[in-house]
Amino acid sequence: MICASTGNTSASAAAYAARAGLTCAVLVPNGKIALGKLAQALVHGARLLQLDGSFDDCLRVARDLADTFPVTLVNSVNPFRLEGQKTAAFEIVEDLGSAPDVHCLPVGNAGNITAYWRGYVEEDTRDGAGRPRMHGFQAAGAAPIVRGSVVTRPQTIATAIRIGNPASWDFALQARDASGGGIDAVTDRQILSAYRLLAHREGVFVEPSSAASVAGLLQTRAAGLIEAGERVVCTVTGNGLKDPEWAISGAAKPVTIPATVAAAAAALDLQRS
Ligand SMILES: N[C@@H](CCOP(=O)(O)O)C(=O)O
Repeated sequence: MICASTGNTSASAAAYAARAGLTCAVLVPNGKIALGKLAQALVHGARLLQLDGSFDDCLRVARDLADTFPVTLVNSVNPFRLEGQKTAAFEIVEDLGSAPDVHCLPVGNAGNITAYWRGYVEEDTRDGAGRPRMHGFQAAGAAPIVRGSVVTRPQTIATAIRIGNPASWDFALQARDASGGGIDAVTDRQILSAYRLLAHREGVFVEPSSAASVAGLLQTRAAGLIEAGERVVCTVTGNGLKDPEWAISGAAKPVTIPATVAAAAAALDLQRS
């Protein structure tokens, strides 16, 4: 099997391939993948090729290889991928008892927004679970759907969604329009601020790309498009340990002290009661 990836798809593909005893080839943009994600693909034994180009170049090459050689492409252009991914919406409905009012999520290759919407529609058709307004968020420097044109050199700290020509572009527009939602851009500054908010206030450590959903939620609420009391689900797509660079660079330097109670108490500003 083969995939193009900004990191997360390759990590999953490599793990499942290992379990199934399959060979997995991974095409990634050279120097643009967070270390934790590369580590996952490598530890599961994937054949890793770094291409001098963007994710979009990787996907183009992977598609051509899958058309020409006996390899299966497992990106979200594979209909079975979307069928599997849509079941995440079933799980949300099962947990909440019905669909949320709003679902916010990051948009890179646009597989997630496509798959979740499909899942909600199916669940609603089957059981009348309701349908959320789908709000997708691209990084401002990698926002082809928001701009309405391909971005040839996408730029953002949110490496997982650094994509200039999403494969499921049309499906994403359908999800937006049919659900009465939106697809908007958030800046890297907003993403980092939501990233810190999630870590500091919620105890949830995500990778920066994932925080695009929460940054977008805050922006959409501030714009008056979400009412107080509405039930909102945010998808956060990756664990923070996969891309820890921003956690470390943004944090205070650790303090080094002698190994004594007095030094520790002083460093922590503790007073005897
Ligand atoms: N962010 C994705 C990009 C590939 O998307 P896919 O949904 O088509 O596999 C990644 O993790 O690689």
